[in-house]
Amino acid sequence: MLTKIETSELARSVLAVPPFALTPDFEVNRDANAKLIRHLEAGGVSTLLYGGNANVHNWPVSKFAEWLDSLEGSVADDTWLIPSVGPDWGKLVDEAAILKSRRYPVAMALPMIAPQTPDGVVRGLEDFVDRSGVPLIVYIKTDQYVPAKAMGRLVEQGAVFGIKYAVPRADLTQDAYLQELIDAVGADRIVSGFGEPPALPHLVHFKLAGFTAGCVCIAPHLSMSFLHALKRGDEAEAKRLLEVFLPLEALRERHNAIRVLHTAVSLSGVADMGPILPLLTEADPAIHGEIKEAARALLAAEMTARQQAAAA
Ligand SMILES: N[C@@H](CC=O)C(=O)O
Repeated sequence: MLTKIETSELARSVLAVPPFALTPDFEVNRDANAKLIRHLEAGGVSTLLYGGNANVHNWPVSKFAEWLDSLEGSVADDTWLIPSVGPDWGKLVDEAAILKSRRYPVAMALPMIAPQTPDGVVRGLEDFVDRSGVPLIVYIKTDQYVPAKAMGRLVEQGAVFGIKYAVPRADLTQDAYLQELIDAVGADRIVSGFGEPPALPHLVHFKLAGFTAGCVCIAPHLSMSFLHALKRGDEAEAKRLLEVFLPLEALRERHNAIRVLHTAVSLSGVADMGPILPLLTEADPAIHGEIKEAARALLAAEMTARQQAAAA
């Protein structure tokens, strides 16, 4: 696991946001998580962010140390592994005490929906970093979650490393808050935060450093090719590559992104994720056929692309 990180790491790899594999009695399934990690690393992904898709919101703090250590023990030496903390202040305090004694260079603060105020969020983030010594990626899902000026100050202080930006807009190229954040901290510290489709306008229009995604867990080589096409300004190739992700993304959008991804990784055959923790439930069995078809088609495209790259 990488223990020292430069800002440029945000652009080096897609930030994969994997589901987390459990045994039927909700224990860590180390082998299945390792299998998914090997698949991602073999496809060229070197950054793994365990957050929303891993249902970290619902993971008990009493098992946070075990969770961290099982992941750290499963990644390659040059993989950047980012655990999530929060979202509420109580979890931030308890998790800061655990992270303090570990080697993770950065953690991500999950977004708090309520009860919170922007100034209260800033206070909580600063408090976490004071307690743990670990700087944060801040996950922003709502407009003005943290005022841009405060974010600039937190970056200058070294408390904030970067931003995962996932505020939905009718037109993603029109976003005054995102522009304020870029002006305050620089586009090189911000990644688009909700999958391959929004990454296209975010990287083309705002020149964000990179993006986080869930479908990358099935098709890492293709998602990395999509990132590279965006970074070199080849919008036509990026649009072509994006097409292959759209059927599974459409199911995720329609039926819940986290639940569908969890089931899709299992049904694709990449690794068996097992059950999903309460307060979530697995995707409805009635749509398993559709998920399986989309997930297997995506995996087949991935393996073909890998073979073509190896032969070239
Ligand atoms: N929610 C996005 C990116 C992760 O945060 C996805 O799952 O594609």
